[in-house]
Amino acid sequence: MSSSAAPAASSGLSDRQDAQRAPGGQDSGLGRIIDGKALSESIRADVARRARELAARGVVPGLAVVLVGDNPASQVYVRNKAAACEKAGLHSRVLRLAADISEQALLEVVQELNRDPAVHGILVQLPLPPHMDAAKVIETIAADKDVDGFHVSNAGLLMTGKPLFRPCTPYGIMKILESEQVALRGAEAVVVGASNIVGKPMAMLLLAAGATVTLCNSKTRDLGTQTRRADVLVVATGKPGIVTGDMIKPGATVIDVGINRNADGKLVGDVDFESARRVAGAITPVPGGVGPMTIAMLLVNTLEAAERSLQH
Ligand SMILES: Nc1nc(=O)c2c([nH]1)NC[C@@H]1CN(c3ccc(C(=O)N[C@@H](CCC(=O)O)C(=O)O)cc3)C=[N+]21
Repeated sequence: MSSSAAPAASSGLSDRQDAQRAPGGQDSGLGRIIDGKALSESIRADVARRARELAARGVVPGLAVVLVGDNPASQVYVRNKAAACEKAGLHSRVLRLAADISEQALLEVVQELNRDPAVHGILVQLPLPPHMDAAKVIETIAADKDVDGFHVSNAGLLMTGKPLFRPCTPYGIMKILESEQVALRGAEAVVVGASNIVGKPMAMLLLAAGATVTLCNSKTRDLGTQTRRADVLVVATGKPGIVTGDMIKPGATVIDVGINRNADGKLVGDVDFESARRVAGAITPVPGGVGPMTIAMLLVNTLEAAERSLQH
């Protein structure tokens, strides 16, 4: 698609599109790449500052990450989360449990963490081995330590408009939209993927911000008809290439939540980046987009859990 197909006037983003014109005043015809890594770093610096204030009052925010089994992708994520904590002055503890641990034993580990005053946030890394009921494990986490925001109480609080913890990925996406100054009141937002951990809470946060939200799922008839209406398009399906440039409204802000490894081992999102970038006003890359923000918001949630612990 050529740049003339994306007139600034129809995008509602004319100021920002001006900002992306290449030197010499010529429109590059490519959407801006949103730097989630840079934004995550500024949020983490802010967490570090607030963590120092808390430490001065005698509280070191603590996150416990429970990892069951040896899924290699999970190992990497857990290591990244622990490193991010240390860097921000948060204490982190990783509990590595054997893949064949019983569900009961895992529940007891979680209950122990619930009682531990040095632990302000608990994250049980998903997916869990198939012999475990993930919902039951999540419901065992104390709701006020559920920094993932996955507990039914936290889902309910979010849905009724008084969230305690917002799930980290959708929360990070809201921070991206805020930093990009994307107007959400009255905007058309389309979310592709209706999972409990991304799509559904994303829809709730966008709705609370005043957007008109369409939530699509794997049964959606003619996905392109839905996505082409979107001023803000969030794609979280785990299906690489499910959204292509022809399915995007010119000038739209496109948020790609997918993390897929393709045949040659490269990380790719759910959005076909090259074709999408020719149409979108702005787009998140994979890697370097939503992923780093997810970790930053986990630190924010943990810090705020620790701050709240001082209030009672
Ligand atoms: N209870 C629970 N909570 C989670 O939040 C959770 C989980 N389970 N299970 C797995 C997923 C996945 N996840 C990611 C976080 C950051 C990146 C991230 O920072 N990605 C980098 C690239 C990392 C790489 O190179 O592999 C990026 O997109 O730039 C990726 C994935 C959190 N998850």
